[in-house]
Amino acid sequence: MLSNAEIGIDLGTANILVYSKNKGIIMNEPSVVALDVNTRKVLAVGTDAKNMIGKTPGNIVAVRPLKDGVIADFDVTTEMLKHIMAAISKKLGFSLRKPSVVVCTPSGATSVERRAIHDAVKSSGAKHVHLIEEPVAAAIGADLPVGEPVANVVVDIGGGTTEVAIISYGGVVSCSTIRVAGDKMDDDIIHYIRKSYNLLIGERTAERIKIEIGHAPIEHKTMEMDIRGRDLVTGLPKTIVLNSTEIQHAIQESLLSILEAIRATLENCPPELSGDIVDRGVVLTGGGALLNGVQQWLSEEIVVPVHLAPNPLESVAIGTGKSLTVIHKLQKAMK
Ligand SMILES: Nc1ncnc2c1ncn2[C@@H]1O[C@H](COP(=O)(O)OP(=O)(O)OP(=O)(O)O)[C@@H](O)[C@H]1O
Repeated sequence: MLSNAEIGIDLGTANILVYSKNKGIIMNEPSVVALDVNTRKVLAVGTDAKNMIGKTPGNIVAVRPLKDGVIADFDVTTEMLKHIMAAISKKLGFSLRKPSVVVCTPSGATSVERRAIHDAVKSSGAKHVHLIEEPVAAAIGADLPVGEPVANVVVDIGGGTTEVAIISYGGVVSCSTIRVAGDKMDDDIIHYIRKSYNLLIGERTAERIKIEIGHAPIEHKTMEMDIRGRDLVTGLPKTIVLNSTEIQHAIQESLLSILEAIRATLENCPPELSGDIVDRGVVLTGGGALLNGVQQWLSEEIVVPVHLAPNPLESVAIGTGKSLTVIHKLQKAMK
């Protein structure tokens, strides 16, 4: 288990979660930072900063320093991590001095992108930084027997990336990462509403629409939702009524890309492990796994059982935190 000075961080595009020994998840905040553009001073981090998106005066911007699962703005990410470290020290009731940190990286990240994640965590005050691939962390967090020689298939649909991985005996046998996930669906919704209704909406509204009435491409009872935005013709605020069928069409292409990635990974699976997949199925994690109907749709498309992880939004963070012990055990087992 982790010692008190060891924490696991899921540095996600949409959310940052921190796991500590005994206490479990001790921090769960949106990966958003509010900055003063003139001084570059950080004004708020997390939920406070997210609430400012699209609502700030000219000298303040609310930015997301990670994009597609990797760091887009190194300095802002480091500042965000420093704030997070200070906040968790406060929460734990003792100063978290020079902790060892396990942090996840997308499996498709380049060595430069991995290095940037390592350095940002180190600059925020960590003594040792260990990197773990996100799907392996997700599988550990979903309590899959990653150390056994059986196929564990994880599909992690996050904000910036979807990762599909087949893990067996502690290692990734086959995997693919695509930069299509929850954020892309939000963009699809913004484009659809602009094109069909000449209405401009913000990304927070788009996310709300996706969560409330977004649906995987299967039959469902139609749901409706009132939406407010700015009319592009008159420039005035306007309300429209949207239904779930149109949102289903708007996000369909992104979902089909995710399905394609899953199929491609399963096709690369060694035949001995394919048998396991038929029996054991696939585990869905990440916030995107909570999209209405996605579990049923995927199981109909790939014709193997599809299970939802117990805490899809927290699996990666839990697995990241627990990974040190598992990694040590695996290394011992392989000696
Ligand atoms: N109930 C829901 N239905 C659909 N989507 C949801 C739901 N809840 C959260 N999401 C989406 O899940 C995404 C965030 O998931 P998660 O926190 O797993 O991503 P992340 O780890 O930050 O991103 P990444 O893994 O790409 O770095 C967001 O796009 C969010 O809109």
